[in-house]
Amino acid sequence: MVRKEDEEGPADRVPHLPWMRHPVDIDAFPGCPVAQLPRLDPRLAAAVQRMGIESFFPVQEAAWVETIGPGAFERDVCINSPTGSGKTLAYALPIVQMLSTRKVRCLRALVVLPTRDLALQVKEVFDAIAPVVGLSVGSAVGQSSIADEVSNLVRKPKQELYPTIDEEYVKMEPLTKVDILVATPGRLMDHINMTNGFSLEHLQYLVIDETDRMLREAYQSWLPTVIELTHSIGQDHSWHDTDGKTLLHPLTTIRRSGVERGFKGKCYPRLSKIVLSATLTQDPSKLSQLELHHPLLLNSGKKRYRIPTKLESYKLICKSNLKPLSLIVLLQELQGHKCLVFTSSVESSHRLSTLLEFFEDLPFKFSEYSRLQRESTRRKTLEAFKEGEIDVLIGTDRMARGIHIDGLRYVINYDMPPYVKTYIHRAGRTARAGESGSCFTFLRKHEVKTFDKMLKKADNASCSLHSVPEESIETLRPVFSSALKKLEESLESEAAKKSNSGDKIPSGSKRKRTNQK
Ligand SMILES: Nc1ncnc2c1ncn2[C@@H]1O[C@H](COP(=O)(O)OP(=O)(O)OP(=O)(O)O)[C@@H](O)[C@H]1O
Repeated sequence: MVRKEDEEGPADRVPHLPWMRHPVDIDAFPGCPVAQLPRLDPRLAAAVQRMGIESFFPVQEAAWVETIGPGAFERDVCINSPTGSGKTLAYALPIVQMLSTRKVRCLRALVVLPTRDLALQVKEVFDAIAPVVGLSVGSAVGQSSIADEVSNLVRKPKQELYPTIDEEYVKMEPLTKVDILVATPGRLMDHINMTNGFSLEHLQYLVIDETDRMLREAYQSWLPTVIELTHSIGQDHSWHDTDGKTLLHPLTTIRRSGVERGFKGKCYPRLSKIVLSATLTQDPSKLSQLELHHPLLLNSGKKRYRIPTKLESYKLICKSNLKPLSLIVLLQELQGHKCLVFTSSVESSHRLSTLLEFFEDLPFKFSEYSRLQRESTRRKTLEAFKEGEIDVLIGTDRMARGIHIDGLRYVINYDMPPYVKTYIHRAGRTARAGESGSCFTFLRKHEVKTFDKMLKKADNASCSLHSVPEESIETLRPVFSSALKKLEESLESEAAKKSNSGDKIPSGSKRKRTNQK
């Protein structure tokens, strides 16, 4: 059963949680040239400029102002800002700057994301800035074997180097090889449960990106586990000198003292959290799982959701049986630009891409992208799409979250998105970082009203009607009937092969599905 995305409610509903009612307005920050961001470490400024960034976006300036300087990270930070607005650097930069003065290497920042592709994308951003201030970044995403990952993350204890040292010290010697870890929940839990020396003991920053999606899934209780493990920090971090006086262990991470109820006078480190999304939930019961400390909301736009300013939305009304033909005609129109096509299910994606294969001489290269495919196939497909070797990628909402593809101009909702949040994340693959882009949604007549109502929940969501020429559709009709017949035969033969081999992966998905121009 499809789980309801989240509470959506009316667009202008006043949030239940008082701290959500008066957010910091991200739009009040104009953005700022890199060289003018106050207190930015010059090494980081240079690294950011090497990334091709001249000016910081509003969300990056707002997050910086709220996290760096006096009172830095006093409060946990929640960021609700549109897709493609630059949220990754908005948290990466303050964290790297704050850790740039650390003396001992141990795991201090953990960033958790829902998928491997997304985690690797975020790691690239940290990789571009962290090494210049001597910080090391690791990943726990299941891209390599667990053994390889373990050897990249932790080292064996070097007790032989400390023959005379107190056993307590050896116990506290951090074994983690990285300062910052970007992880998916599954692999994170593997390391928490099984990797000797992997410890969250010194964690200072926890980032939860795509928060609403992360909160929808329990992922082996990763969140309560992380929170529990970081709660216990500092329970017994006291050391005693020869006179029995209490000292703090030199490796103890002190974040704050005395700011929280129950913490007064004690040097318990507090874990600072940053949570982000383009569609941040307002549901108190969901947010309570995060155990936020005096949360501060940074919000963009007046309504709960916001569509990027340079995104144009279009709807195409057509009959179900003509949808494939209308899609082909639209793709012909958009030819020459990268395009993502979203369907409602993996089966629907597979059906559609198989059908398109039976239309010869299509002037664009397309490929299926589905969780039923092997990981390696999917990775290659995504690479080919990024490199421009494939023009059109057909897939499901798996492609909708966070993924950034340079030069992606068009998104097509072949099936209507069920929720405004789904629309925002799908459409948000284009019109990123201030670029223009368009999103087309195919609708049946009876869906139009629901769709229009849904879009009203977002700022900047006007949607024009678009139509494709009837005569172009007519020219495709003769091929269509034979293509449909071949499709049914192909699917039947796949089903037969599958039941013979007990194979879960449709054979069609294993084939190289890229057609020729
Ligand atoms: N200040 C900047 N100037 C120019 N480009 C930038 C800047 N900051 C980020 N970018 C680029 O903008 C793109 C989108 O950034 P990012 O992926 O962080 O967006 P996002 O807000 O996290 O989007 P989503 O909600 O979809 O995950 C990236 O390609 C990034 O390199």
